[in-house]
Amino acid sequence: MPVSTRSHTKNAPIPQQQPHQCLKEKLKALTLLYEQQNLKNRSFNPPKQEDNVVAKKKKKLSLVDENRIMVFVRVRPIAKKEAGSRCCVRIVNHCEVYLTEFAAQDDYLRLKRVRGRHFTFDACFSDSATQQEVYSTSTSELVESVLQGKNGTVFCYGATGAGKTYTMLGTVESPGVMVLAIKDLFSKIRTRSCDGNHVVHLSYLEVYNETVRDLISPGRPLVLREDKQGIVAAGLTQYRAYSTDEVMALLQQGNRNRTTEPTRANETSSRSHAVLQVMVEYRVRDAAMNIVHRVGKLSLIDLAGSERALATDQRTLRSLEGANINRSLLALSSCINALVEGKKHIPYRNSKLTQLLKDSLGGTCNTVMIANISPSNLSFGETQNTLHWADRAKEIRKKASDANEDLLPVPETEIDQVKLVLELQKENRELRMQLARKQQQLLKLQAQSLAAYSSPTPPSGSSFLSTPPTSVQPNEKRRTRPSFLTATYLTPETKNKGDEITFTVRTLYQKVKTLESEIEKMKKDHSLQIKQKDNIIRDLSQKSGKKVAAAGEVGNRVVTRSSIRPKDENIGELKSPSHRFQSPLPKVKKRSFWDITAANSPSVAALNGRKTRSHVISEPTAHPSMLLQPGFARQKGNIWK
Ligand SMILES: Nc1ncnc2c1ncn2[C@@H]1O[C@H](COP(=O)(O)OP(=O)(O)OP(=O)(O)O)[C@@H](O)[C@H]1O
Repeated sequence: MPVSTRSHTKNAPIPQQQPHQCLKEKLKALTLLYEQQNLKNRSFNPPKQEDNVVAKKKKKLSLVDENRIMVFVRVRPIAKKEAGSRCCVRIVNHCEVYLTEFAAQDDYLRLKRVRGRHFTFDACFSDSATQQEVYSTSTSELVESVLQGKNGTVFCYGATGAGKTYTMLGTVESPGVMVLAIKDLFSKIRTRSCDGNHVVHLSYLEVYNETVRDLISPGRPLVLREDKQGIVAAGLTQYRAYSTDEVMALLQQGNRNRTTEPTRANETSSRSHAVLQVMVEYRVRDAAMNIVHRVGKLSLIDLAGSERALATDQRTLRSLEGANINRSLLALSSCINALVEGKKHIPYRNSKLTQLLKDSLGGTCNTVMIANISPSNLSFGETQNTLHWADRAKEIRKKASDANEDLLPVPETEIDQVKLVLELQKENRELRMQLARKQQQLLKLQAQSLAAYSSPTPPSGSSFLSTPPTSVQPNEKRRTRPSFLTATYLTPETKNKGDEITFTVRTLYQKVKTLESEIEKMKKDHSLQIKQKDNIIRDLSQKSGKKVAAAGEVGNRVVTRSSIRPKDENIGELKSPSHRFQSPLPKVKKRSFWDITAANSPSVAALNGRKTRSHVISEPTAHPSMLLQPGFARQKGNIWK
């Protein structure tokens, strides 16, 4: 590690840059040496064509190194409360970061002392890197491999407030890795939906104070178990998801249930580790009709922040949370150490977090670690710690990942079904073609008939239709048009059919005529009855005198039969077809329907004649629904008494 002391800096012309220059020169010399060696080796053993192909393939597979964890670093922008502090992190190039250790402000003797260390990762993101940039560099390939039946894990590691949740979840305006990965997954599934069936299941859990909880439907703590698929939380709800929006809604719901608390270091500090798991099942038939079944699992993990006790609150619950978070992260570091050192026993069981990460760290899973750091020298200790563990994690060698693929032979009965389906599909195709041909023929016929109908001299065979009755004219015209044309213009085979139709039309025409005469007769009867009634009314009004006489303007007013109906009980005999609409007696004040239905009720007086719908319903005399029908009370005859 380059260390520059005061004595050292005295002689140097540019004190702060010299150690780097020395390093650079050494690096250049080493690179030159390495290249010379490489050249020698190549000239000795010219590369085989096969090797070239493999190398090309590996290049195509790109960043994701199958045998180790991919490690990325992201620096967040300086926070408001860190304003005025010095920046101790510098992104040297796209995969190198330099951490500077400044001397303490009050250490006057070493004020100008500067120490630093270079760290190299798969990629480094500066504070201006976008969420999309982070996603496409670190995770998009993982999503692709999950669709091919492999397992993948992305987790963020870093101190509290370093930007883990921002990277994983993000905000509404700039969504993070979880959201972008799910969007990408569904869009990829949509483009591939034609070549197989994809089923997506989803679960979201948190590890809080060493207990595992379901975030989507919270309930009792869950127990972790190990089975063929790896570590599973027994009883964890698996949701079948059909669209990105649905997943987003579930994610939001889960985040609302997640334990977050304001601490001194971060206002919305995540006090738990959150694990979102997306299982993608894929089924397709190969050429031999076998079912190929692939299952890929993507785990997206937002870890709680590693922290010093002093950095957060000292309250009991907070300190207990902090202790548990630190414990699980310590367990994580011991696992990383054991894996790097190639030990046989890896202490996964030391915490729930490491149990959950067992597949991702030591299994056949493609794993991505994003180390989040703050640029401020106020968080130097945490940043150094994070970079140290990220650097260690880089060295973890893991087993090559295979696709979780099964070949399921198809049972005999299913083969029969498949054959049947294929036959039916063929038949269906043929029938469709036949239908299309028939439709074409029909169109031709229609065109011919239209042409014939518009011709100026219709043939004599259609004479009976030339003067159809006015009331049925449009319909008849429409109905008879094809028959008329069929009879005259179509081939001799269809002529018989045409005659049949002509006969039917004739009978229909006769029926219409009889119906019309009946209607005429009924109309006459009706008007006669009305005349009789009017006469009776006139007589009665003359007799009853004053009111009707006083209303000499009766002639000017609109007088309805109902408004001057006689008292006579015999009125019932004067039933007109509209007898149902008889009105109250002329002396009685004209009442509305509600008055009428209330007339019999004892409580009408109390209600001042006003009646509510509920009141009507409570009437015991008749069924409420009937009471609500206008005319019912009148049929009962109550108001006439
Ligand atoms: N790359 C970034 N760009 C802009 N703002 C960021 C970025 N990273 C983090 N922040 C902001 O910094 C603050 C702390 O970030 P965040 O909550 O993600 O930290 P954390 O590591 O998840 O903390 P904890 O472990 O306590 O939950 C938030 O207000 C967040 O919006």
